[in-house]
Amino acid sequence: MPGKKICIVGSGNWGSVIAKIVGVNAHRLQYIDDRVTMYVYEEMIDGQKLTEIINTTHENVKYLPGHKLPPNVVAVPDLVEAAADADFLVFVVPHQFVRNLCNTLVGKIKPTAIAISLIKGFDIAEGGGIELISNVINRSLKVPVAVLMGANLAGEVAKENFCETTIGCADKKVSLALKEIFEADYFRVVCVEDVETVEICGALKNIVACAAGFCDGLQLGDNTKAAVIRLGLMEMVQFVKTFYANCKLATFLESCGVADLITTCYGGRNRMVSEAFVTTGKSIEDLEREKLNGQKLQGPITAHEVNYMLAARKMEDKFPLFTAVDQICKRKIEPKQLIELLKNHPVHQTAVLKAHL
Ligand SMILES: NC(=O)C1=CN([C@@H]2O[C@H](COP(=O)(O)OP(=O)(O)OC[C@H]3O[C@@H](n4cnc5c(N)ncnc54)[C@H](O)[C@@H]3O)[C@@H](O)[C@H]2O)C=CC1
Ligand SMILES: O=C(CO)COP(=O)(O)O
Repeated sequence: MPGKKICIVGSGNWGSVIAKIVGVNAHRLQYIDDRVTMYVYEEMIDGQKLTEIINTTHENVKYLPGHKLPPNVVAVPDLVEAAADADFLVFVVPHQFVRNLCNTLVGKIKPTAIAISLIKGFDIAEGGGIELISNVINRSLKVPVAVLMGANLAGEVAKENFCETTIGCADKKVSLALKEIFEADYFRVVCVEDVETVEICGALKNIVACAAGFCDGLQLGDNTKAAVIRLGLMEMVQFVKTFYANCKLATFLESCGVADLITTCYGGRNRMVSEAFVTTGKSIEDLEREKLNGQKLQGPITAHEVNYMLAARKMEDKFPLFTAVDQICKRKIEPKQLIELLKNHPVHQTAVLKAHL
């Protein structure tokens, strides 16, 4: 019987690391086809196509230099060709691009395919709301969508340093298959059924990482940064409790929750660029271009998406950190005002604190 086929939709920093892990597993697992396709958004590097470089050197020299991909990972510049036969579609692109990619794939994938989203962010929904990225994929492609999120800075996973991740999947049988596809001895997978909380944690922690970066830029020290991270965590919890009533708070203790919040607030790109935003006075867009070599920030856009929804519901005062990050990124307020806005945070009022617990 032919093996199940896997397509990685994305080839950025994290996409390339995941292609490495999945490629090794596809080669090892008998029921998975050895050939893993990786959709690459084509670009020229020193006069040569990135796909050609990847397929000859087995290295994504732009987004993951210094690490080899297994030779069974094949870079494909045509999305439909890469995804057409896939039984498993792994979505791992910056979240602002997913809607277009899904539109391209409508009617072009196997109806029995299973998707998994590694994408951290939201989409804006018409009429003042947000939509989960897993929902965007499910709505356009009509296939079930699991999620994988965790404390997984790509550069460290590429070096095979031990870490954990969380798969959120409602179907236990599918969970087991996904665990086999993604797990490595240095990359331990825990599966939970609470898909929404896993995904929401992954998106919201990027906003908190921007706040942590502003603190670093302002040189406010470790106590202030810890307070900011804690208040950000409380807003993440409050957000889930307010808008996704069936979510479980226990999921925050998985890798996708507190652990990802910590790693991103200390070692992530959102933190780094936010610090530079304060110290250089340059715009987020300029810093993204200057410092990330084509990689994309998710935090400032996610802050915009969340505040679009909070503003429509007149709930910005209940989420002062999320709101301040959006306003700072848009230069409506100064970074140093973040702390003033947090001094009367709702969780500092006892009655509200109880409601958070
Ligand atoms: N890098 C990391 O450490 C981690 C990232 N993630 C998440 O994974 C997702 C993907 O992140 P990365 O792989 O790091 O991407 P990245 O930040 O390296 O983004 C660059 C990728 O975007 C592609 N791209 C640029 N313009 C495009 C367009 N118009 N259409 C389609 N693709 C385009 C580039 O070709 C490149 O593959 C994000 O949601 C991120 O939050 C999750 C865990 C760790
Ligand atoms: O999601 C991440 C780590 O788990 C990466 O965060 P950054 O996008 O801030 O680098």
